[in-house]
Amino acid sequence: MDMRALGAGTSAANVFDPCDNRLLADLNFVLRQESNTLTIVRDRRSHALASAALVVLAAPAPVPRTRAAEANVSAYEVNSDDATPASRHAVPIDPIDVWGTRPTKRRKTAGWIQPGSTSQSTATSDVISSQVESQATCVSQRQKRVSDNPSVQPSTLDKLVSGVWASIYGGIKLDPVEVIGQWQAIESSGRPKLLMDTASEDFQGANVAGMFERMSLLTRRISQTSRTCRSLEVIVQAYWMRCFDDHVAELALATTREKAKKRAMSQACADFKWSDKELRNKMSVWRGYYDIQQSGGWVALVFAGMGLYRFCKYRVSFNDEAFQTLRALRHRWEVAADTIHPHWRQLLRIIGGSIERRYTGHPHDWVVGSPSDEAIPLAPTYYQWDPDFSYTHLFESIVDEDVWCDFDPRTVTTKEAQDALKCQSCGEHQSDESAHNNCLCFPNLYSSAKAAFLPVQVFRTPTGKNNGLIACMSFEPGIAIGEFIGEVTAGLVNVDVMIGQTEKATYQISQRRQGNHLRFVNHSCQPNSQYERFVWLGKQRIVLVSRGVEAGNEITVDYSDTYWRHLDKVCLCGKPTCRYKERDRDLLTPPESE
Ligand SMILES: C[S@@+](CC[C@H](N)C(=O)[O-])C[C@H]1O[C@@H](n2cnc3c(N)ncnc32)[C@H](O)[C@@H]1O
Repeated sequence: MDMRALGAGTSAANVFDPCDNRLLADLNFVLRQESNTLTIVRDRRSHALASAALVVLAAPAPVPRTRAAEANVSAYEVNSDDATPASRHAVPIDPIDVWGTRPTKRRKTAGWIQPGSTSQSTATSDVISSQVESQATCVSQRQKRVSDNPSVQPSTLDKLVSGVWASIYGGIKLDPVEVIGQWQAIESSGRPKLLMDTASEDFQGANVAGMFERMSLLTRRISQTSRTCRSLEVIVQAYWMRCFDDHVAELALATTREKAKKRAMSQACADFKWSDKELRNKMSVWRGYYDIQQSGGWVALVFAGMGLYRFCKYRVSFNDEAFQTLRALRHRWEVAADTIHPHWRQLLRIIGGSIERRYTGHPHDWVVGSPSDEAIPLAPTYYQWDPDFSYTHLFESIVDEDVWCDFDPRTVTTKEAQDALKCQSCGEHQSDESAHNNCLCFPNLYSSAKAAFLPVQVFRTPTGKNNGLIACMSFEPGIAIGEFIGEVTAGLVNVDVMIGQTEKATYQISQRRQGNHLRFVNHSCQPNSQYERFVWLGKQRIVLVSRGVEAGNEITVDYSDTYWRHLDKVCLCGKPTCRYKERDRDLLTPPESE
């Protein structure tokens, strides 16, 4: 049987464990369920009970519409000898095994990813206050409660690190061309480019709503521009420190180091027209920028948000451990930044730096690993099971027309036509258009502010599970980690598939060769997420919902007893409460010879 795509093997890989690593553990923030800030949409336990299940099938799923599914069966049977153990003895699971005994978490109505901070910073520098504005589309604007326990307050390092992730995943656009375009337009017409462009249409006659829309766009654009300028500023300031050091070193060839430094300082005071004290103050912050660049790379500096200035100014967390943390995150940040913001390195042109991207393609084409290692390409991590392995990343599921013709089996039938657009969970109207959508059940997945990429990465597990999915930022309980996306089909056997069921049809979602990041989620007997069924615009979706995932932790789900029941594979979840410990002991013990 062919499990080469989904069922990864269990070859041990002795690599860095982001979950166990002490440095990264520092990045984890204590998650508290702040019930006073939660708004319950509805207790959806009843939906969860009927949710979909990740299964290995023993028999073809029912109701394929054509005979094409039978062809699939044959194809899988042909390959049956190549199977990894995980796909044997397949039985569909009873979803109640998965969710029946656990409380359903409450869902917030707004906000999703948490920058990791549990407290609201009270003193914020004016210099950097504008940096966060452009993150507003994706990062929660909810008020955070200050913790009663100061020991759980995030450190300035925590804030710096989460700020970098928030910037990378928060939808900012760092584009120097944009800066130039705006100011050239102001110079030539007295108006920013955006207003100038709209003026050529019907700007003069715009109504209040139209004006609001345009000003929102302009404000967003200017905030982005200002954010880009801020990145350029810290790049040149950090680089200036390097040039200063080089200059002092050169001068010191002819005199003492002390005198050389003094001379370089007075030269700089004259250039900047600052007093010695002023310059020293600035230099202590710029030195911090330089140190961050040296350990975390330019990516840390360019994407650092508000936390950067505080980190360097107050130096509370300024120690070797902090710099080791930044070193450990450097490749992970570069994977995310290079793939999500392909042009960010252009900013380095200002100091003549290299603009060559290290990582191309989709963020999940790369598997991150140990701190000293660069990320490795995804495909080779499956070659031992499938030398031709490839994976296509989808944003939307595709329906297998050979099986379903032009019918989408996820379609949910409703009595009234207008009910199709009413959320079955919150009762609000759903629409892909922001002006008409009132359903905020999973705003990061289904709204106009939906995220292009969620803050998760594929990582190399050290415990023999091959790859897994790691959270770059914390996901509060009830927040979606993604929709299970893949090929909507039926009739597959002996491969891992998600089973979905509506009144009309039972279907499978296969992530064998195409799908999204949920394909990399491993099983745990103590999981931090669960699958739930949700209907968006009349179509059933299977959503992975957080039960409280902390930054730097592996995202796991319970595959259920039925999944494991007939599997001759050892559960490597490593939890003290692992349900399969006893069974696995038997599996690992060779039978006594008579
Ligand atoms: C949906 S895939 C998860 C991602 C997979 N680890 C990979 O590298 O592609 C499911 C497969 O992962 C492996 N796996 C997941 N959780 C596991 C666990 N707790 N113990 C052992 N293997 C596990 C099994 O090989 C299983 O068939």
